[in-house]
Amino acid sequence: MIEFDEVHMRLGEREVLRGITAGLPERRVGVVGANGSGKSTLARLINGLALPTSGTVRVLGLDTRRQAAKIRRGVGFLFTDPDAQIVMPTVAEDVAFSLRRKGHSREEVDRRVRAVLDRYGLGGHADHPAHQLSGGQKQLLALCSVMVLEPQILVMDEPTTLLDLRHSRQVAELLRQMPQQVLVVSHDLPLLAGFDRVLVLDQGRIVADGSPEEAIGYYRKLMA
Ligand SMILES: Nc1ncnc2c1ncn2[C@@H]1O[C@H](COP(=O)(O)OP(=O)(O)OP(=O)(O)O)[C@@H](O)[C@H]1O
Repeated sequence: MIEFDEVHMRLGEREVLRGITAGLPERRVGVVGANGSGKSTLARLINGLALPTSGTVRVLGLDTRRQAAKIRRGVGFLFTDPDAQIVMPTVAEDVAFSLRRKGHSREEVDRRVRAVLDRYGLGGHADHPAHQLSGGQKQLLALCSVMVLEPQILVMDEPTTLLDLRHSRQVAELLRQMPQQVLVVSHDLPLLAGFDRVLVLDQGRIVADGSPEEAIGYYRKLMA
């Protein structure tokens, strides 16, 4: 469960979020809106990467202002730019990095890393230099590094921007299957079809909130 209560966010001179209130218990939540409407800022508030100027964000029943560290253990976050998330030289080492820090045995780490790379189509790339992957493969690697930690909630900011049609469909299918709650910020409207709820942001406010058909229909009119 993700809850925003009268959330305002000021960045520099700009009020980027202007009174966001929403309880989001649904399993698949999409967020759409024009460039600069505040979507990424909203996503970053969910795991305490950013704190609201006023108002409250509660995730898994915890206030991001007080318990960000605990929230971050339960919330996986996927950034738009996968390069920002690569920390180790090879694909397998990168996925293993966060698991090792959690104190798992070497065998357990290897088993889990192999399983997640196979699941997301990177099984044949385990020993490749991570920075030499294609953009789309890097995005899949970032997804592996997050999913291997088995987060309770997954927040994704533009997860399909760099992916070709086949890989976008693969990610869309994976999102449908994941047992976790997933909140996805995206301009990829087909990705959000079948979601439980879609929010439309405009100039820092929620201007539509409903089924993908309703919300995306509203968004299309807004952009016309
Ligand atoms: N650190 C910052 N300081 C000042 N303004 C910022 C900062 N970060 C973001 N902004 C501004 O906040 C507004 C909202 O940005 P945000 O990235 O949340 O929008 P977005 O809806 O995700 O856009 P896009 O679709 O282009 O990714 C933009 O006008 C942006 O310029």
